[in-house]
Amino acid sequence: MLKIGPYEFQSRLLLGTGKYPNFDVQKEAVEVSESEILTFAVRRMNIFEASQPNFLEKLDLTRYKLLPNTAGATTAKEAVHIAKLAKASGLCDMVKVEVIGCQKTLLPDPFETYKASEELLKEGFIVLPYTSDDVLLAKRLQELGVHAIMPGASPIGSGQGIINPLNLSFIIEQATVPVIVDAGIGTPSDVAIAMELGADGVLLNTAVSGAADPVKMAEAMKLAIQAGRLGYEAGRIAKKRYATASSPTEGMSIG
Ligand SMILES: CC(=O)[C@@H](O)[C@H](O)COP(=O)(O)O
Repeated sequence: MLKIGPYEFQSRLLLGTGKYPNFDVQKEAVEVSESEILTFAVRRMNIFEASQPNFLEKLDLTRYKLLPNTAGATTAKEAVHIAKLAKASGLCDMVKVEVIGCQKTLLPDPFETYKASEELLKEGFIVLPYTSDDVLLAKRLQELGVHAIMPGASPIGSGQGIINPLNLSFIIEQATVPVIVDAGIGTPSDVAIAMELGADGVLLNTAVSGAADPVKMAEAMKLAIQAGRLGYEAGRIAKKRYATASSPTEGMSIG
């Protein structure tokens, strides 16, 4: 079970809702994934205008916990403003803090992310900051009181998978709050690796929405989460430099 702040979830897969070929595919992929937490960019929603088109309109939003994100913000001030808009419109009290520091790499600005998280915690939000895979930043943020850490596997939308498994494992090892690996996932095996490392969950979007068959990929991601988690819980064998026979012949008379 994944626990974030006061909320509990069976699924450890968090899904983004953008960039699907159409809303029917989006709906089917979301359903097949069995995700319980959906994230979306607040700036893309017509949150105060019910008459305007809404890119979540095909989804039965009562079935999901919504995780508005502050995509588009480049300063803490903007992120806080976006989060407050989302809360005021009744969307949710959880927020994914996303403050981009570089438009080319879309890497998050650590200073502004920290400031925004601090402010939003004071405002009573359930705060999930999206960060790079910086081990010390993750530690500082959890000391600040955030409810989960969301280190990136690699740049958003790059599909490069986990670039620095060592840093991720350090973040996981020291974690006192859930670690959700976020961004850059390309394949189910990337998801399985994150989960085998001990991540509490994975958030992804492009790998599913941009797949040739998003619905099939959503299912593959769901299974990868389950397989990776099971593998983690089962405990992997130690790596050895040299071979050890799988079928020992010691004590047996062969001949
Ligand atoms: C939807 C969302 O929150 C993205 O900003 C997120 O980081 C996912 O990234 P990918 O599209 O690389 O999975």
